Amino acid sequence: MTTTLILGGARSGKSRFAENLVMASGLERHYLATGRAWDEEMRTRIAQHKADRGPSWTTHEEPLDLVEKLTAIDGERRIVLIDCLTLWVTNLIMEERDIPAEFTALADFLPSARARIVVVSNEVGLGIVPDNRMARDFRDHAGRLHQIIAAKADEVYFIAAGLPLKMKG
Ligand SMILES: Nc1nc2c(ncn2[C@@H]2O[C@H](COP(=O)(O)OP(=O)(O)OP(=O)(O)O)[C@@H](O)[C@H]2O)c(=O)[nH]1
Repeated sequence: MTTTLILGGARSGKSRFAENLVMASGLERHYLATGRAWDEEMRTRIAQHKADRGPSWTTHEEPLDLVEKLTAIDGERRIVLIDCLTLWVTNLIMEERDIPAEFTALADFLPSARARIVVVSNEVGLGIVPDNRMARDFRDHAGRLHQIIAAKADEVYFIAAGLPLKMKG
């Protein structure tokens, strides 16, 4: 099935755009969140997102083992929205996972998926060079991952100010 990558900045409208793609697909809707609710503000935001999606979606939460979870969800007539890759990268860094191996596993999974996959990620590489090492490493990992996934994706969009720019497909 097809893979769509959707990139954009914070509050660019990328998640809304991705959700609309899912709603229009007519497939069984699955939401795979990589974010963790680390404080009250995030808990409130997540609860609001869940309420906004409504009961037609099945929600899965997996901060680290993305490919394992995708393999479990995968199936015909399904669509999986992964939101988002940059939070996954953050979690991999924090847990000191083998990042190139994790990226390769995801890139290898996508072309074989039976479900349609929509991947959302933050484009974090456009600002000035961060002054700390960890932020620079994070930005570099995210940029590399986006290139790897974009190469495998059938469609790629960049979202800014709520507007999509189709870059591939
Ligand atoms: N754990 C968990 N996280 C969720 C759930 N629903 C949404 N999220 C998280 O909420 C994040 C998106 O929400 P926001 O932070 O409000 O949006 P944003 O990505 O900054 O802005 P947009 O570009 O407009 O999408 C996603 O990255 C998800 O990880 C859920 O059901 N569970």
